[in-house]
Amino acid sequence: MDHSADAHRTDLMTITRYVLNEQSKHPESRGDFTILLNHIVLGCKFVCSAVNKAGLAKLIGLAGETNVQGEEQKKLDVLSNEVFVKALVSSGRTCILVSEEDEEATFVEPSKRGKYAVVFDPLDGSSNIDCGVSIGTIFGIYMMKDDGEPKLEDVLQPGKNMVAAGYCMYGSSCNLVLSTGRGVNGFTLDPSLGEFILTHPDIKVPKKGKIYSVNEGNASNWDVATAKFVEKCKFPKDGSPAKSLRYIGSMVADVHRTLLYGGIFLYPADKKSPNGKLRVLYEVFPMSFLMEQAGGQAFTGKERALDLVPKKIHERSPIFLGSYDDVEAIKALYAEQQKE
Ligand SMILES: O=P(O)(O)OC[C@H]1O[C@](O)(COP(=O)(O)O)[C@@H](O)[C@@H]1O
Ligand SMILES: [Mg+2]
Ligand SMILES: [Mg+2]
Repeated sequence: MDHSADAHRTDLMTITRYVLNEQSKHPESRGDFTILLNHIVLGCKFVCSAVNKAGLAKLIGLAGETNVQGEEQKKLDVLSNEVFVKALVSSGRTCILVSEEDEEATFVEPSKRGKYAVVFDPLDGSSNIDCGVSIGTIFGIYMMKDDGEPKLEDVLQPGKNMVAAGYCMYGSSCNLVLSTGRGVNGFTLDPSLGEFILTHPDIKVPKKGKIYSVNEGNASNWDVATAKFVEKCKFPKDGSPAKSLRYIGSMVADVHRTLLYGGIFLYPADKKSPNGKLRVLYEVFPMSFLMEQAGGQAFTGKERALDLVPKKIHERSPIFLGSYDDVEAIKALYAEQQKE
């Protein structure tokens, strides 16, 4: 067997190697974050494997379907939640978990406790599961300041206090995008190696983009600023070309494209949903953290998204994020609206 092709690949930057390199820059570090991240990565690989087989579920008895024996199988979002809760608790490095799928926060039992709180959306884009369109997992990590008993307030912190955030997109390839507060890096799962390899080092979102991304079905309920902004995307009056509309309906996929190609992703407030749809802790914050780390901006319609202080774990907020100049344009329209 010829191993030469594999041999020259051993110098690739795997995610484990990357995190160990980062760890070595902090001599005081005891490797807790590295262990936590390894467990998150394992969760992503598990979910990726389940997502890849989702279309076969009816035949071989997988998530979300009744199998050939007539047994009801767990839905993919429920399964993903269980995968991540188990992975995070067994890391021994977490004390509080907040998941979109669980009404209450999970307080890890003292014998398995560590200093990190993790907020996550185990499977984002659930309406896209059954048609095989890209979906993902989103996560954000806070570090506890002291060894005291963990409290809910420990996770009701502004997004700027996160020590890391990321997502894994289960798409035509499996991509894990991560920031530990020093830029953004993208890794692609090599299925034959079972390793995430650094494929998108130091991602920077273009300063201005050619794409806007929003559910235009809600347009009749938008406020004036959002409506004006979308109108300008379609019919710019400053001589710039009209922007293209791209909307997948999975935040992970829409944000991933925005990070790589530039432009803006919007989930605004509307008359029916005055706080928008997306959840502050595990959708808005991690994606805003990544966008700022990539040189873009994230805005709620009122303030910098990462300054928001959530009062409830499942709180929602409008969000506008993406290329610096595009978010600047919507900020100007909201400033105008506030004056009127
Ligand atoms: O269907 P809509 O209203 O456009 O909403 C799409 C948004 O809803 C979400 O699917 C919500 O996430 P979940 O699937 O985790 O509930 C986002 O991924 C996406 O941006
Ligand atoms: Mg979601
Ligand atoms: Mg979800």
